[in-house]
Amino acid sequence: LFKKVYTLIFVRTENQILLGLKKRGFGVNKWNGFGGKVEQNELIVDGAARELKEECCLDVKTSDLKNIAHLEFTFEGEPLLMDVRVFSTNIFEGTPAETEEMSPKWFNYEDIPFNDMWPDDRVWFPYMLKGKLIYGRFHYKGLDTILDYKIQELESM
Ligand SMILES: CN1CCN(c2cc(NC3CC3)nc(N)n2)CC1
Repeated sequence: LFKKVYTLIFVRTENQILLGLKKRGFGVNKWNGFGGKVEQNELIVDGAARELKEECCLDVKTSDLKNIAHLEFTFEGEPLLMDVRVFSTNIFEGTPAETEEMSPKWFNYEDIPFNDMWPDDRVWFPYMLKGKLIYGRFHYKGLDTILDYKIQELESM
């Protein structure tokens, strides 16, 4: 398998979480956090902050990003391992704005649109929303079916 590292950022307030509707590319028409590929010459946290700015115009300091999950995705019959580093922050500047990539929207925690998100989100979001640190791996068949998964709470990342 060949591993590719991606970022995923969630911006949270006491009552809401910021999600973006992906307008093109991988995961199009799904709500998700903000993120993308990590460039060769950048640290993962720098890549995360860069993608957040590019995708919804929000500014965060990398020192305010908390790494809260490490998710790995494999796909039946395919050599790719998606290594997704998930970050969260409640400190940010700016107002989320629509870009070519994403339409941002604040969601109350009880209204998260799981039917229009990746299937794995139903599994690991509850841990994130409870402030847990997790490692999770999900083995997919295609992009809609989880064949099996493992999730574990961590004391530290
Ligand atoms: C740049 N992006 C960040 C988010 N990411 C994923 C993937 C995912 N499941 C995998 C079956 C696809 N689930 C969530 N929530 N995010 C993929 C890469």
